[in-house]
Amino acid sequence: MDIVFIRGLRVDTVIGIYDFERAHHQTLVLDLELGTDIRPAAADDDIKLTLNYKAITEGVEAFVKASEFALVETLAQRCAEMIMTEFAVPWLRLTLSKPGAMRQASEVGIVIERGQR
Ligand SMILES: Nc1nc2c(c(=O)[nH]1)N=C([C@H](O)[C@@H](O)CO)CN2
Repeated sequence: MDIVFIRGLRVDTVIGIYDFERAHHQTLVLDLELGTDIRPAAADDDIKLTLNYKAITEGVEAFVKASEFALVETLAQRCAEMIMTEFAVPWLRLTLSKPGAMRQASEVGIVIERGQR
């Protein structure tokens, strides 16, 4: 399987379990690995035959910006479902980091894998 990736996608949104977190936006950082077969696109040199990382970046950015979940788990799961459905992605790994959440750590967050390789 080949991978189209998006790294360091920064999005400001409402996220968090505490009241004080609901009152302002925090920055999240997403890394995505998206499974695909790049050979058809490479053979025809045709963007329509691959995962368009511009379209997916813009779709994920809009989805995360509009979300207001409490947990990073919920956001990651919903985001994965949206990407797989909207962009016909059979497998993905999504890393969701919340860099400002803990003063003791540079980043906290989760990694999920969904779908079949
Ligand atoms: N596993 C998780 N742990 C925590 C989360 C979360 O979303 N998933 N969230 C918080 C707070 O919102 C945190 O970001 C600020 O203290 C705590 N733990």
